[in-house]
Amino acid sequence: MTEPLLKVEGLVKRFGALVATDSASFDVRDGEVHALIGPNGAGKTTLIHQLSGALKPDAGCVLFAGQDLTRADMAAHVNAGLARSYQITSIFKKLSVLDNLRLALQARRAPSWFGSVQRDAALRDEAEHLLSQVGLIAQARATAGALAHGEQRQLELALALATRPRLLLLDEPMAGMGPDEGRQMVELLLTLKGKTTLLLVEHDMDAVFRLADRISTLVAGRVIATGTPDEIREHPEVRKAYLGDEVSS
Ligand SMILES: Nc1ncnc2c1ncn2[C@@H]1O[C@H](COP(=O)(O)OP(=O)(O)OP(=O)(O)O)[C@@H](O)[C@H]1O
Repeated sequence: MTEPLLKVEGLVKRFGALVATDSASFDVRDGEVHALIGPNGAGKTTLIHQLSGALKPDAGCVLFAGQDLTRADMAAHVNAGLARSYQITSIFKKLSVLDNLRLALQARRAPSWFGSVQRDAALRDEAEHLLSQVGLIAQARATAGALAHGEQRQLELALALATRPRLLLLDEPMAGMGPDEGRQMVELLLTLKGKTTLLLVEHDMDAVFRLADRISTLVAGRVIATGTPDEIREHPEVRKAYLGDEVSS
C-alpha cells in the first residue's frame, strides 16, 4: 500500500497534569475525507492545533508527504501544503469578499508582488474562481463583515483553499450554523471531495457519515479506532464511548 499523506505517531500533549493528547496515532490517505470524532474534551482541537503547527507536541511525530513537521511552525506547515481553515477572526471584515481573497492569494506569492495586486487580472480571476467554488461569487463585492455566519465560514474555506493545500484541516465547519447552512456546507465539502484531502473535526454525525471515507475516534486523547463509516458505526468501543445508538440505523 502507498504511504499515507499524513502519518501521526504517538503524539502526546500535556497541559500541566492533564494529558490532552495521549499517544495518539492515525493516518490520512491522499485524496480521502477523514473525520475525527469523539466526546467533548477528548482532545480533537488540541490534536488539530498540533497538526497545524499552532502547538508543539511533547512527544511523538507528525509526518506529512515525507516531511517531518513535528516541530515546524505554522508557516512551514502551510508551505508544505498542510493548511487549516480558521475561525472567523482571520477574515478582514472591513474589506470586500474579493479583496480578502486577493490578499490571501498575494500572501502566497513572492514579496515582489506586493503593490501590484489590485491591477493583476490573473489574481482576480483566481480569486473569482475560488469564490465560485465555495458559492460566494454573487457576494464578491460585499463587505466581508456583512456576510451571514454561514457565508463567512464559506469565505474562510476559500481563504484556506487559496494556499492550495494538499491537506485541509477543518475544525467544526458546521459550528453555529442552522440546518440549511449546515446542509449547504456539507454540499460544498462534497464538491471538494477528490480534489483536496480533508481532515475534519465535527460533532454533526449526519454530516460526518455523509462526508467521510474513514473516521478516527478519539477518546481521552487516544485514537481508539480508525475505520470506514460502517466499521465505526458497528465498533463496540466507539458505540460505548461516543456514538451510543445515535447512528444505529
Ligand atoms: N490551552 C489549554 N490549557 C489547558 N487545558 C487545555 C488547553 N486546551 C485544551 N485543554 C484541555 O484539554 C482537553 C482537550 O480539549 P480539546 O478542546 O482539545 O477537546 P475537544 O475534543 O476539541 O473538545 P470539544 O469537542 O468540546 O471541542 C480538555 O480537558 C481541555 O480542557
